[in-house]
Amino acid sequence: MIRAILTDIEGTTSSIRFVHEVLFPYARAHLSEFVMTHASEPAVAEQIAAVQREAGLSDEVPLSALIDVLHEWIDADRKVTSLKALQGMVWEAGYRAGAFRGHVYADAVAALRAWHAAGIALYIYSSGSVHAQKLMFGHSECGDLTPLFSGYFDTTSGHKREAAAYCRIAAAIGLPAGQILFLSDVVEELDAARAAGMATRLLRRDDEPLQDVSHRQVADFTQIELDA
Ligand SMILES: CSCCC(=O)C(=O)COP(=O)(O)O
Ligand SMILES: [Mg+2]
Repeated sequence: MIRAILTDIEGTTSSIRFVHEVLFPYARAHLSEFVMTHASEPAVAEQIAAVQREAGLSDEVPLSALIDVLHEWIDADRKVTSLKALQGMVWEAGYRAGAFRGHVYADAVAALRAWHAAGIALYIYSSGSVHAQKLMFGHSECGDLTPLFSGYFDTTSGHKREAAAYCRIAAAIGLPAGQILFLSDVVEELDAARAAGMATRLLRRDDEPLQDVSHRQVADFTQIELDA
């Protein structure tokens, strides 16, 4: 019996285009000024130090070189925890200024509301930082959706393609993995969740063809049946 749903964001609750054509370009355009302006603040300094470690940069290297690295990581869609944390801080200003609102598919909003009303606990697991996740659902095109969620997980719980991350998340949720359904558009993520014991559904949005995989496949959230 499914008692909790854990969902990916990009390509699952929300469009890949929104992430790649709105969020990532905004972060790329504003990251340099943000880092230069806030580098001495503890939360930013902590992430700068993490970038230096991850990139193997000496702390003598100027911030401009570190920003070049961050731009390379954005362009390569690297899911590095420190980059994701900094992106979230930059997006906060964008959401607050009304530069954009979080995209969530209408079918996802309706299903999430129905599951929440039915007592199913809802959780997010994304490479985007927990802060970025809360911003996206808090400033969504459908208003503040954060009351629907019982918790959020990011790469500080582990990489999305590693089974250990899903074991940690199940322990944090406090349910056996078999009672948790994980939703994603990425087969490797579903493989990892299944290896940890979770139930899975593969989202194939935008008329993506059926894939030759053993995960059950749905075109959107209306096709997700929890009892079947
Ligand atoms: C919190 S919205 C930003 C999503 C993001 O930064 C990202 O890299 C998407 O990763 P996902 O794990 O949701 O595919
Ligand atoms: Mg995804």
